[in-house]
Parts: sequence; structure tokens; C-alpha cells
Amino acid sequence: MPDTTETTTPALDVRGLGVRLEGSQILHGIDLRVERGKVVAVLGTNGSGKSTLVRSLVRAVPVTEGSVEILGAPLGPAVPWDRIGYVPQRVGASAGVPATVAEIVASGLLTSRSLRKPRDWRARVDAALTEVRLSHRRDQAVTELSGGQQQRVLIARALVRDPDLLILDEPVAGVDHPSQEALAATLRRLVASGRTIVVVLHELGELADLISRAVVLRHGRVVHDGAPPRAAHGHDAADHDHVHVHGDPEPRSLPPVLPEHLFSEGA
Ligand SMILES: Nc1ncnc2c1ncn2[C@@H]1O[C@H](COP(=O)(O)OP(=O)(O)OP(=O)(O)O)[C@@H](O)[C@H]1O
Repeated sequence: MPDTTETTTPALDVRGLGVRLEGSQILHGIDLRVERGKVVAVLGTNGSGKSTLVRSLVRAVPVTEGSVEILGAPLGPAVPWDRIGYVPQRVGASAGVPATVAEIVASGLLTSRSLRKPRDWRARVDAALTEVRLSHRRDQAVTELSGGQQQRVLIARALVRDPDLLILDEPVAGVDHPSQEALAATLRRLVASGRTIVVVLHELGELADLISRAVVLRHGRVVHDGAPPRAAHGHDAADHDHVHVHGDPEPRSLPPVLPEHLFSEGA
């Protein structure tokens, strides 16, 4: 009998997740189930716990309560990590290490199980760099690139794995509009081929048409899980907190889908 586990289990199944860091409870009882082939945006104000959530999924911070299953396996060595791409929040691609763009991208092909690059690694690195439009920078030191270009190198490092699950933490922060559009096209292509994407965002921006589900965090809790809220027409400033149903043709004529205070820090 064929093994159907791979396609029937969700890409991500988070239940009652709690994370405590340095004595503070950062995440409280997070439930998040993402079926394969879906895109989910994680939204919320600064400090609401978005990065901590995705960092807990890749074991960068410890889970203190609840359970996490990724691609059908409990968080741990059984997870097929080589099938998962992770783009951390902007940190600079080199962290002070003098490496070329191609070397950084190729490092995405190494896993804890194998430190040997696959035979076709050069072609895969070239394809990933073409995807983020940085082929011409291939042999340049990554430290010579701008912040936005370094972010694209990190995206290429995740893409080179051809991941089933792609987790991105604010991938478009500091990235110009043409590059955002290029990333949106890449993500669209991945979703069309059945990949799953979890993406932390401050605003939907160029990725808006890709996202039909948003999970909003506030003070480490999920306060909304559904159609993405968006700023009301004409109220797109970063410090404005009106939110309306996505796709509403007359946003001013409908009440907000979420309370106005949801995106404000102090409430
Ligand atoms: N290692 C840590 N130790 C203690 N507290 C932490 C640690 N990392 C994050 N925090 C705290 O956890 C809370 C959530 O931080 P997190 O970075 O997850 O938020 P965020 O929603 O991603 O914010 P931003 O939009 O600014 O990136 C913040 O109050 C932060 O100070």
C-alpha cells in the first residue's frame, strides 16, 4: 500500500506552543496548522512574538510548552531539515565571515546529515541566484553588497534547497520594490508547485495577492487567524492602525474586521 503520510499530514502543526526566554513568557498557547501548498502570513506589531514563533520552528529558541510537528515529524532530528528553507530576519548575510555570494548560497545545501554538497551544486546555486537576480554578483564578497542585496542572498540560500516548506522572517524589509516583486514571483511559482510558505511580514506590500490567510499576533497570542486585514484606503502609513477585510472594494463602507487597537503597541 502506498505511503500517503507525506502528502496528508500538514506542513506545520503547532499546538499550544509556549516559549519562555530569560524568565519572560514570550509566546502563549499558539495553535497554528498549515496545510501543504498553502501560504500563511504572520503579522503583528514590533515585539508581538513573530520572530520568536518562527525561530522556535527552526529550533533557534527552545519550545517550553506544547508541540510542533513539521512535515509530519515532531520537532527534532526526525524532521527532514533538508526540505526546509529558512530566511532569518535581516542579519547581514556574512556575519563578518569573508565569503563570496556563491559560497553563502551554497552553504544552504549543507545539512547536519551531510556536509558534502550535491554534484549539481553549481547549477543549483546559479539557479537560486538568478531567481533573486544576483547572478552578476556571484563571485563578489558578500560584505560588498548592500543590505537589501544581502537579504536576497539569504533568500537564495533558502531557495537553493528547493524546499517543501519555506519560512521567511520579514524577507522584504529594506528590499526595494523591484526585488519585492521578484520575490513575490518566486513565491508564487513555489506555491504553484505545491510548496508551503510561512512568512513574517510587517505589511503585505507586493506579496498581498499571494496571501489569503494571515495570523496576527499580539503580546505573544494569536488574536486573528483568517483573511488578511489591511490598512484602510488612504491610511497606509506605518503608524496607522485601521484594518479592513482584504478585498473589500469599498473599504470605507464596511466596519473593520479587527478592532482598531489590534496593531497598536500599547493596548
Ligand atoms: N532571546 C531573548 N530573550 C529575552 N527576550 C526576548 C528574546 N528574544 C526576543 N525577546 C522578546 O520577545 C518579544 C517578542 O520578540 P520578537 O522578536 O519575537 O517580536 P517580533 O514580533 O518579531 O518583533 P519585530 O517586528 O520587532 O521583529 C520582545 O519583547 C522581545 O524583547
